[in-house]
Amino acid sequence: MANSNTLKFTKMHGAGNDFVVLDNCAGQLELTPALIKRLADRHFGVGADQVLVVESSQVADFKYRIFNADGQEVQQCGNGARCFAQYVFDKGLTQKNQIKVETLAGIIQPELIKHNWVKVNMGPAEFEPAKVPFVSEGLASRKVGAMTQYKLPVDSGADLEELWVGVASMGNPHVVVLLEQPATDELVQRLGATLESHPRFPERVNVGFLYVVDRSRVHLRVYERGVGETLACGTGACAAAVVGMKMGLIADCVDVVKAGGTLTIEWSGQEDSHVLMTGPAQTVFEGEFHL
Ligand SMILES: N[C@@H](CCC[C@H](N)C(=O)O)C(=O)O
Repeated sequence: MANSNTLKFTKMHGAGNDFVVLDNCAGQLELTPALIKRLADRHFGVGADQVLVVESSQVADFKYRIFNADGQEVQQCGNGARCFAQYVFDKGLTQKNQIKVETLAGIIQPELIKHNWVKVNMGPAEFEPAKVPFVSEGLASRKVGAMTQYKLPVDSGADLEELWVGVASMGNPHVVVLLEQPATDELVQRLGATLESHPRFPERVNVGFLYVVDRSRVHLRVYERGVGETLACGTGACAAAVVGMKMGLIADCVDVVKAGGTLTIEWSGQEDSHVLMTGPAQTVFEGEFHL
């Protein structure tokens, strides 16, 4: 807090997924959905996909809170986790280059590999529909490799389509649509918006469109819950990679190429093993927001 009428913030991005980062270690900020929406607004505010908040924690080095641009608090954000680690280090809030961070989805462990480059132990992925959450009852399903896909009826305008999808949780919910060619803008907007609020996903969902180039490289576009399409989604990259790995389509270390940059995702394939995500974390500018 700069004074009672202004709020100090840092603008950051991870592969083009952009953030307003706030320090609330003193616990004095009143974070209402209206304030989050104003900060995130690209015309009347600073502009961001998510607002990230640093708080103190009883169980880890820091607590990390994440708000989508629509004002809703959510469980996890992968690109934000890398920026969070770079932020607390740059601000002198820690001297450690490896920290434990409490989130609504559990503890994650970011590590600064070098300046502006962070690896995060994101914890395990979950595939059980109830953990996503996803209501799978009554849907046709099939196994592709070790991955279960579900046949989802999708009403996105004139036609009722049926899509085979995979679901995964990285603490937050993801649905992954495998494509035979790179996704078009029309597909991402139409299917993204429809799937994000599909009644089978009671908490709404992040929608990933995955195109496999080869076993070590995939293209991904993500229509994020509470935001729309972003230039990159870290948890989306983790979810799409583990789904592709379980399907046997890609290797255990893969470059996930998004419009804003590339993230490397590693996973051993054991269901309880942790997903590792490596990529950039960049400060853009510092500012004061007038309340
Ligand atoms: N951009 C993020 C994900 C942010 C949260 C997501 N939109 C949700 O609602 O779960 C990332 O990098 O993971």
